[in-house]
Amino acid sequence: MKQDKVQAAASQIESRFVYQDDEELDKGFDWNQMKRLGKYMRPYAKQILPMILFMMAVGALTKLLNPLLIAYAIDHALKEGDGKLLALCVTGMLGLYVIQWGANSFRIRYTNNIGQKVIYDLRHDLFSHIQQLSFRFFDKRPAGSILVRITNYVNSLQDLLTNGAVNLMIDCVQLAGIVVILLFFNVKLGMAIIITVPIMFIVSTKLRVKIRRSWQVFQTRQSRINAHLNECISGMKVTQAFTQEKENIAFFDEMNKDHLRIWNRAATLNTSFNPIIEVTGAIGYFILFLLGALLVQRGEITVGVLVAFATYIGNFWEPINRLGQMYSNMLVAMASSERIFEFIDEQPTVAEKPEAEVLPQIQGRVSMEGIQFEYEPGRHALKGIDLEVEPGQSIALVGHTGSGKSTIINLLCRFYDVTEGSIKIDGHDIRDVTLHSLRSQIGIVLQDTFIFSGSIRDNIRFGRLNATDAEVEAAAKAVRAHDFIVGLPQGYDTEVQERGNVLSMGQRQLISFARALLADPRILILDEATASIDTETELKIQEALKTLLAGRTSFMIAHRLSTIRHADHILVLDHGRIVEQGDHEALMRERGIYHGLIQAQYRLLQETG
Ligand SMILES: Nc1ncnc2c1ncn2[C@@H]1O[C@H](COP(=O)(O)OP(=O)(O)OP(=O)(O)O)[C@@H](O)[C@H]1O
Repeated sequence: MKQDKVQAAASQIESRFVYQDDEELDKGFDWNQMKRLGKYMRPYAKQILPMILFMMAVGALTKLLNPLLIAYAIDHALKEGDGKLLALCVTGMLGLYVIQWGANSFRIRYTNNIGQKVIYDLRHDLFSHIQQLSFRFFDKRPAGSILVRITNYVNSLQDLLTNGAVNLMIDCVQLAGIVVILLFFNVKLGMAIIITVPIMFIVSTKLRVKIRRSWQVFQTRQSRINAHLNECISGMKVTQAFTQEKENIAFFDEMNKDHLRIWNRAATLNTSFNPIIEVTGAIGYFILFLLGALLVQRGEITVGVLVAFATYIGNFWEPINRLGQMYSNMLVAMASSERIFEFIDEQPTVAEKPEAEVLPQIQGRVSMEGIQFEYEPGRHALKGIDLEVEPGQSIALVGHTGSGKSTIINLLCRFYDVTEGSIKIDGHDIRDVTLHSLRSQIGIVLQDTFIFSGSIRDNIRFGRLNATDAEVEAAAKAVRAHDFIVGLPQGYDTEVQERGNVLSMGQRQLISFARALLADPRILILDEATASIDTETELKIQEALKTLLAGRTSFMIAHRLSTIRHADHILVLDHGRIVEQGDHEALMRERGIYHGLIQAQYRLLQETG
């Protein structure tokens, strides 16, 4: 009964956690992708080509000569009982093996090295490109899917770009060499054996594709488990607060069972590979010895040649097997590179004009004229905003949730381009200036203050990377953050983790103020934190704000009464329109939306004491 309950809960919860597996990971062969990948290898072609030629020579020498030596030793040294000649042949064989071993080790190191450089270049391009992409791109994609492309997909090209390409050429030359030698020795026996090659190749390739697919399914299950774990750990507080632990365990158990089942299937297929390939290989030997013995009897070939043939067959399977593996890797690489290039081809929706000028040092005058904006076609987030802001003025944006406050700020920083109308700073249309010169003159303090892993000092210095320690401390002092920082175990050198878990909300805000002050922008944007903070911190933040805002044009999405009241100009937004504006007193007299919002805040303050 209890089990049934848990099962029912698990199926309910299943509809709550929805994990989208990344797109299918199998693609047909595509020359265009190969060409684009080839471009990444081109800079290294000069380095790698002589090595390939050298390896081909060594490969041919060792792989092709060894069986010939065996045949010679059997047909001459053994037959004639010539010990010296036999010793010479054996030494020769040994020498060839040593050369082969040395050359292989060298090649693996060399190709890995170059392959890693290619991977480095690709990852660099991808990451640099993603840095340029506009917010619209990130709106549509979960961070996980971007991460997978930079790490997993690029890694999956590794095999192809390192040993794969070189092996392919070496294997092809070796196979061709063996075919020529076999046909040269005996056309009939040679042909009979060559016929088995396609069988071997098809079986090996088909089987590998099957095995690979089953591992891919396994990987998607693994990613699901990871995604679920990630979500559960981040949301642990909510889970425990709503006592959902049992349901979570039941859901995880289902996932875990599925994971095990898929692993079993993949592992079974995997272990069947070698026996099946051996059986296919045995067909080749069967033909060889059946037909070979007949030809030896008839005197058409010697025993030495028969043994040499057997060795060549052995040498045959290795490259064919590798080619099968290579083909399978190539299909994965096709799918991965398609995803990677899809990102690289993605153009920023907020593009810089080729003739964009550098925005000169600004005073901070902002004008918005008839701004309309939609995130998605047909859904207006802003419906005609007109605004004139003088340098040094502080503007508070207030309004119900979803009224368009953040959107105004997103447009001012040009994270998105307006659908209609224009935004000018000191008379320059922000679409006509370079993004760097625009954004570097606007400072932003977000509600969800982002603290990077590193020291407190580094986190403040993020505002201006070349700031001296003294400047960092002066900024911290100005925003009243110094006192709590020196109280930390290592003061300014205290290491904080990503998102700043060791710091309180108020402390994080003060650090972000110091960061913004250090950057010293003429325009400052502030998305105020909504969380209630104790009166002492609130006072500190108000004082810090005064310092921060002095002499700057500022836009604040304001939630606190104290902040709103002190603003020079208050804009009340509703459904993407400015419905009321003026200073606090004037708006209170109007008794409109603003009055309602302030009354609600007073009531809340009174109720919460
Ligand atoms: N990235 C986005 N993609 C699509 N629609 C969006 C996006 N961001 C906001 N919107 C929509 O645009 C409208 C305005 O949103 P905006 O974030 O500007 O509101 P807001 O006033 O800042 O709200 P809040 O006070 O809750 O932060 C809302 O209807 C919202 O659903």
